[in-house]
Amino acid sequence: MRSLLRLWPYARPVAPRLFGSMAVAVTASCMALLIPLVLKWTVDGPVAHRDPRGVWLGGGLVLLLGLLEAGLFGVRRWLIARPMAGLEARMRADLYRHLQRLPVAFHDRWGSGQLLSRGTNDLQVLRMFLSFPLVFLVVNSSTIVVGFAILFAQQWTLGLIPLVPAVPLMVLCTYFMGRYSLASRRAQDQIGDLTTLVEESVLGIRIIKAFGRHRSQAETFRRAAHALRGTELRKARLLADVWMLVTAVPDVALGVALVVGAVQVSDDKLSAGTLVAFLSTALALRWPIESLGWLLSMSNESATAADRYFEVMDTELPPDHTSAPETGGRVADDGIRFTGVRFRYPDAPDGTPDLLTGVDLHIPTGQTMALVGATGSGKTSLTALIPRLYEATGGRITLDGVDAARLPKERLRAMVSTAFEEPTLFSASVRENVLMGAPQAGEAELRRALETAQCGFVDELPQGVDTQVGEQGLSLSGGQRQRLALARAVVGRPRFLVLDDPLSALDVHTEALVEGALREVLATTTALVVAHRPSTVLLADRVALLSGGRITAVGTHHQLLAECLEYRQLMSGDTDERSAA
Ligand SMILES: Nc1ncnc2c1ncn2[C@@H]1O[C@H](COP(=O)(O)OP(=O)(O)OP(=O)(O)O)[C@@H](O)[C@H]1O
Repeated sequence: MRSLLRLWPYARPVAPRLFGSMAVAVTASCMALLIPLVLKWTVDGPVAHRDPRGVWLGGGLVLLLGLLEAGLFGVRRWLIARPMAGLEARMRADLYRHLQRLPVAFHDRWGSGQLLSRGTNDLQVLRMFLSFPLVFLVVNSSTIVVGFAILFAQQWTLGLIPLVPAVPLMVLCTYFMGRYSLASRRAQDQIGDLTTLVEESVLGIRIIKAFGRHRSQAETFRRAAHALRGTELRKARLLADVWMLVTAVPDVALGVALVVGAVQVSDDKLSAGTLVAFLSTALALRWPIESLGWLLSMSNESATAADRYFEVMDTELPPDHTSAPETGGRVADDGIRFTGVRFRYPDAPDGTPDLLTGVDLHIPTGQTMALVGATGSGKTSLTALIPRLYEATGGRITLDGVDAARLPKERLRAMVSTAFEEPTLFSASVRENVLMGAPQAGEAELRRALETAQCGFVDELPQGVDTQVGEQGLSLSGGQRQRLALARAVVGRPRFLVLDDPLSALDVHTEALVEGALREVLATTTALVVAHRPSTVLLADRVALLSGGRITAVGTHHQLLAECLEYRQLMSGDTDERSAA
């Protein structure tokens, strides 16, 4: 109940229609309960007195009530369908917005399939719940109360017979529903895991094929699907038990009532019409009672879906200092400054030492610093701290004297532009992909960025810069993707530029061309460039060596080559080490 009540803020705007549809459905259901009363009148009146006109009238009334019931149920559906689709869309939009704002550390922790299934399957279950089980739980409960009132009004002793088993039935149902709820949570989590598996194998299809892993991958999928099947079967068994109870017990009670009623009619203690009315009311109550088990199981699944939805929505966003004062004051043109910066990944196992243990580094304005270090030394992690994709666990990073931790993220990310080693393109045109780096930039800036990144190949694409690329577009080579990602990073002429080995996928010739053009961009910005090759290092004014979580040496390439053994080894053994890694 608590989980489902959390849906109220979403349901509130559509409450008039929701409650309206409930009222209409309750009225429709009560129409059905009037039919036995018309039958009683017909049997005890026109049938007993052999009055054909009265029988026709009774029949006509029953038909009219039936038509009214059907019409009202149609109105209910009309009332509820559109607002519920809107509600689902609103919840999905909220989830998407929240996922976009959650930190990278959250996405590292959660399987993408889990998030996908929450945004699709679970939300569908919730929409269904609000438009169907919720309404019918109310409708059926009201019908049962009104129905029992009618039964008691007919003959209270007979009315007691179906009421007696209700209490044990409720206790048993509660017991089964508790167990069903656990199974239902497990099934929904397993659907999430299965979605992750499918997603990964679609994205990694080349690797799976290249390594001939399709059989083992299929086996992993089969095992996960089998586990889900087991849970679904368990759910079905539990449901069958509940179903059996709610069907069998009222039927037995109805049988007993029939025998007792028939004896009373033969003893002239009860009119035949009353017995007919009693039995047909009891029969009309069969569906509302029987469907309770099913409605409760759907409500249970919906509660689980709500729990899973709010599990993501409740994950708090890290504070953003939109209104915090910018302490430290702006020292014009101080560049990027790391002071005692420490960092460990939030999901790093306990006991592992910090990845960065006190980084001190200053990149003066307009200079380019290359960052060099052994593989796994934390270069990428260090660069991710500047746009605050991860939060440093200690120390300070300042940009022109302003503490990055106290800058609103939106401002920070407008100042800092990044290109990652793994270039990601979205299913959009080349233009849209590049202008992501500066949405307000015009055609001239777009062209200049494409030129800097040596993206001449764009003009040979079928629709030039308007060609769709990314997952659902044209496939580009690794080097082409990397160059577009570089264009995206430089298009807005950012004050600070962070490049994580941006030229790793280029051939020597293209690399030289990009470097030539990049030098112009780098001359006007303050940049940190992760470098593995001497050619990339030569783009920079100076080089910093990251080792053991600290910067152990800073100098020009030639200085470090002459003075630092580790640097010399890294630069000369570069190729071997990287291929070994
Ligand atoms: N999201 C993460 N969660 C936990 N640990 C991580 C995460 N990403 C990276 N690491 C760990 O942090 C360490 C440093 O990784 P990082 O990618 O910063 O190294 P790098 O110096 O850039 O390496 P390379 O030169 O191979 O690109 C590695 O040991 C890695 O396993």
